[in-house]
Amino acid sequence: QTGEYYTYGVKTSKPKELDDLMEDLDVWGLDIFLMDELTEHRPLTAVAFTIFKQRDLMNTFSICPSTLINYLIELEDHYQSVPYHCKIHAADVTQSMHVLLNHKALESVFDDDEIFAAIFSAAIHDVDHPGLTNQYLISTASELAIMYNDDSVLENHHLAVAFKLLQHEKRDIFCNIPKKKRQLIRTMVIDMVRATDMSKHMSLLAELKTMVETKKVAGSGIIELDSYQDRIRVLKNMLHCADLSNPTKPLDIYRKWTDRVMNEFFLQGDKESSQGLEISAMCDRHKACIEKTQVGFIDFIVHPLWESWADLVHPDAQDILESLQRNRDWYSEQVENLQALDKTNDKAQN
Ligand SMILES: COc1ccc(C2=NN(C3CCN(C(=O)CN4C(=O)CC(C)(C)CC4=O)CC3)C(=O)[C@@H]3CC=CC[C@H]23)cc1OC
Ligand SMILES: [Mg+2]
Ligand SMILES: [Zn+2]
Repeated sequence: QTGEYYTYGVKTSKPKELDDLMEDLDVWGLDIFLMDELTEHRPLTAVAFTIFKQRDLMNTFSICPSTLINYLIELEDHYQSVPYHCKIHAADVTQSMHVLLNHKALESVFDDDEIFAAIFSAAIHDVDHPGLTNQYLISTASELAIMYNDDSVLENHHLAVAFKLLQHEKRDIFCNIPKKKRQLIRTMVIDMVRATDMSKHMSLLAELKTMVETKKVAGSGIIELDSYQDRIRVLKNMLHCADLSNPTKPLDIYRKWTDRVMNEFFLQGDKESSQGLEISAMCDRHKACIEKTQVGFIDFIVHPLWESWADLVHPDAQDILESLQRNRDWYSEQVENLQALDKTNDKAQN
């Protein structure tokens, strides 16, 4: 039919533009918001399907294309339309993971099972996210907190939903994978998604730093990882880096993510306020300073992580680190401009 193109597993009425955009699938800074538009709001299905195709994962794991499409569409439909933790974020983290797996220092380090597990983990890592934090779900004794005994409540839920969606023969992309291998992949996916819980951030970063200090590098600069623990440690940090990659992207894309995440935090703050709860950090729309928060987020969380990652894969992430520095400087300038503005306003009033 005219206007119905399925090259990337999804319908598009702009095949030329989508072809051009997909040229950037391996590029850090691909415009994932344009991907959402060109795929008629199926960015996750389009990105994940194309990555599976490019990495030949359907052949390797005998996955029939329609089964993969059925699963990805069902998975994408289970992302809630919340401002930040929506299907565009899942597509963004999946595409970012795809680029990180291409680092020279990691060339032919990971096998097909690990690559499949890594891409699958990124795609599912926030499915059915309610736009609320673990702390909020715990403090309000929500169904989910009771179900998961306050332990990585959201992350355990994302995993359970994603694996439950497989339990339909038309969607079971694991059906032709031998049982033992299926269990290994499931174990790696559970480890990786659980590691996206920010409460694990400090211990994950400490492990990464230790790996950097003891890094065994072959002459070619490629990292040598000889135990499951070391291999999964790198993959957990890789997904965590992809999840914390907004501040390392081109500024116009980064600022859209800042608007979305602050909107999601403010909506939670509105709920906390209407429920007479104390408003969580960064969630008070009347008190937050968005620019200052981003400078703090980069200085305390994002830069320390990406600096260690860049050490591990040196020199492959230098341009990512430089982009982060430029963005930090930009937000810091905004803080100074706002402070100057306050001063002139004060003078005008007094
Ligand atoms: C684009 O901006 C953001 C994107 C994602 C996030 C997320 N935040 N968090 C938590 C991170 C830790 N946290 C903090 O408050 C950390 N923090 C600051 O951010 C700045 C500060 C207040 C000056 C000092 C400080 O301690 C709570 C929120 C998540 O858990 C989300 C889910 C998983 C990954 C990251 C994501 C935040 C963004 O901007 C703030
Ligand atoms: Mg998450
Ligand atoms: Zn996420």
